[in-house]
Amino acid sequence: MNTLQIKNLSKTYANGVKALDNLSLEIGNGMFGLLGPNGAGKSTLMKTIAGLQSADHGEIIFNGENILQNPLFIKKQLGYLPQDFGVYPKLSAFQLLEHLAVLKGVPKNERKEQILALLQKVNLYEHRNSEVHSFSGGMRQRFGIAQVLLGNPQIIIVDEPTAGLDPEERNRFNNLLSEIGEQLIVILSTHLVEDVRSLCSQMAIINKGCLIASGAPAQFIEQLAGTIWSKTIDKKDWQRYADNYRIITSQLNAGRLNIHVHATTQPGNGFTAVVPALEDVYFTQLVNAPQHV
Ligand SMILES: Nc1ncnc2c1ncn2[C@@H]1O[C@H](COP(=O)(O)OP(=O)(O)OP(=O)(O)O)[C@@H](O)[C@H]1O
Repeated sequence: MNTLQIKNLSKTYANGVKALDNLSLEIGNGMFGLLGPNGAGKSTLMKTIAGLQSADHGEIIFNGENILQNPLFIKKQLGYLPQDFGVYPKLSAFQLLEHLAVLKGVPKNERKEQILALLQKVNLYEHRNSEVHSFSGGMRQRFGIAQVLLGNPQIIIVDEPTAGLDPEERNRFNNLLSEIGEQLIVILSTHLVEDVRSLCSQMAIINKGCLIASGAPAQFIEQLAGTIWSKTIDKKDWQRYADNYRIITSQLNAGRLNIHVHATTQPGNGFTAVVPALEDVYFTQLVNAPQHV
């Protein structure tokens, strides 16, 4: 069992932005979803875990080793797919993986076999001799997973992997992620709440560098049962409803607005109870979180 403990982690950038604010989190094997709005601090957290940047305070302990003091310890066991893994030299998929395998210290006698097996796994075997820069967005992300898995890492970090992919490629990519298995830590950062619902056994919500909530998606949903109410209203009435109810989400539907309201009892005429989705959990947590400056 791998363990990652993040203790009281803080980071303020040179421009004064506090990207991480005393954040603590424990992560074990399996898929862990990291949710938060733009600028919440997700990428900062992941880069710090990956040993790519320093923190001001706090500790990150991976399998008993303080990796802020010893970043090499995690680098050897880590696969990282950053948001902007976009610049490729003119090399074929096989050649580029070979180059990366050398950098990752994969022994020479294991390289070819491992690379071909990974290309099979991510469904790019037929394209092994094509140049990666000619790949579509979805193919690039699948290639990204192959490079992440080189050298049998114990922890994998993927930052917004399906941004910009069409629904079919997103599905394909998510199926691939879910096959990676429960024997290692997989941290998935995303804006797509339903991806966390379908893929992750544990999750955390962060905002303005602070941890708002962490736990199992199913448990969060259970806790909200009976408290989410839906109503379709005219757009012009939105402000009146916002003044009187705790609106969690508003979604356009055929020119009208479908609102979800959080309330422990029937909030009023025309509201019907709905089974909460993880999106309701996410927005309820964000709306109810203490406001940090
Ligand atoms: N190198 C940097 N220098 C200064 N400020 C930064 C730097 N990197 C990030 N920030 C700021 O720190 C905050 C957290 O950014 P971060 O990229 O970690 O958030 P995020 O949750 O990953 O956002 P997104 O979902 O938009 O990628 C933001 O306000 C961002 O503008």
